[in-house]
Amino acid sequence: MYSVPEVNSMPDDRFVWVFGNVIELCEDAAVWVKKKRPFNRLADLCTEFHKYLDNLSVEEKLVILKSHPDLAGRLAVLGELTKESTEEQKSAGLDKINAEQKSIINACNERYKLKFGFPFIICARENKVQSIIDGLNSRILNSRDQEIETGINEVKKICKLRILDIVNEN
Ligand SMILES: NC(=O)N[C@H]1NC(=O)NC1=O
Repeated sequence: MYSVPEVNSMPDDRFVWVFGNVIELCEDAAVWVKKKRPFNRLADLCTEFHKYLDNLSVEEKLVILKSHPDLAGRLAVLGELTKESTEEQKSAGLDKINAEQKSIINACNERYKLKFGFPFIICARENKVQSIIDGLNSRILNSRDQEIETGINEVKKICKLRILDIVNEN
């Protein structure tokens, strides 16, 4: 864990290495946020990552959404998730689902992708298997614009929890 002063004095390349996956597979976010140093508080660091997301065009937001792996999907089965995503999926209990739950989630993920053209994203650490299935069933009813916004808001929650694993306030 790093303190905020340590984050402020990190060499640029180390900052990008340390924060390069707080938004899944998006080193560009870390490259942008590193220029906003120094931070007074941990919350300010989170805010800058969130601002990075808010400043993106719709097309760029779609790239971010599409960089996320499906929950309980093919990459999870193959063990090819990022280490962060592996832990998040585990925390929701997705590593222990039965065959029926897996086929429900997979079918709902496919239906969602077919409708919207990007994967269903939810902050796994704030959910369990049933609330994820419920989310898949309710959010499919939304418009594409609503889901781009909701997906990016979930990316923000994931991002904040990943930062809290790296930095402490004091
Ligand atoms: N599809 C999806 O929501 N994936 C993400 N959710 C999460 O908490 N970690 C992820 O990789």
